[in-house]
Amino acid sequence: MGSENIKLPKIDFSHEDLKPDTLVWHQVKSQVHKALVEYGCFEASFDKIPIHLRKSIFESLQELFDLPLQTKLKNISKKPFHGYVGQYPQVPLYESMGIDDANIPHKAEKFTQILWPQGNPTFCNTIQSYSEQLAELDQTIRRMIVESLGVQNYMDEHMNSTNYLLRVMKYKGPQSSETKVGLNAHTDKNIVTILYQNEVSGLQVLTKDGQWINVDPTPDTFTVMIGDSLYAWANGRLHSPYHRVMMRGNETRYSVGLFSIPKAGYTIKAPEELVDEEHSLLFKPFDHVEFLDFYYTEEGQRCASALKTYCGV
Ligand SMILES: O=C(O)CCC(=O)C(=O)O
Ligand SMILES: [Fe+2]
Repeated sequence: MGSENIKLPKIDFSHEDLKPDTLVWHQVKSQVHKALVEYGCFEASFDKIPIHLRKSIFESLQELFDLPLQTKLKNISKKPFHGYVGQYPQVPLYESMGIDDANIPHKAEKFTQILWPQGNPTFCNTIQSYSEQLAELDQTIRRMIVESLGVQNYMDEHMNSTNYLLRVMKYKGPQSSETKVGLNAHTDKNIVTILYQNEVSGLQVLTKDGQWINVDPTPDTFTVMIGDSLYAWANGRLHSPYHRVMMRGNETRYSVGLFSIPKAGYTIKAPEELVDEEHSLLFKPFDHVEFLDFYYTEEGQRCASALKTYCGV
């Protein structure tokens, strides 16, 4: 199953002088670039998220998933995989909920109100502060990516082109020593994903040469990976990796992902500086929301690369 000997690169973002134009910034930036070219993924240590918040995020997840099914079903969304997902025969161990703009206080509040009409300030503050503080890591990484691609003149446009979705996930243990699929292999469709999990492992990432590696982060590490929209924007210069969740044993895995997602109406188009004779344009400009609509059709689910089928040149 997972290959024992390969490990994802680990990058430290905790340095207090990690500001643009410092020596440490340039050093970390080149590690980010190398990891994303090679794996599309790395582990990040980031101590700006305090220990108590790391603990309370899992308490909040448990509290949320312990709600009655009828309550959880109140979280509906027009966007696929943004509302409540559970009891899917294809992925019986998996349950998830999306919280749009969880970093924005009144949006976190609105979500909390749906599930707890009487209010739940602890839950609301936990998801909001977690998202807001982790968004800082997303932004640092994306600034480094834009610089390392040599397209700084697109910095503001790129940084302003996204919103955040916080997705919380629960995977039941399959109650057997046999390994079962928790979540099928897929590439993410967004810009950058930052995952954090409790002590129960299960995430695997596919290397470019076809080996599944186990990602076993510690409480101080986050798993960062890039999605197809950034892959397209970088005109294929960065890898967007397949990944999946495989479960065994009895323990419940909780994970939480902060997804930076292109805003509806924003056209994703590789900067012309990234298109040349050696790097011909891979994808026609596209709107992420329209691409997602295609991805969730039967055809979109069937094809090997939904992005290529949808807008490949
Ligand atoms: O639970 C995880 O660690 C992975 C979740 C994931 O890949 C996703 O939500 O796209
Ligand atoms: Fe994913």
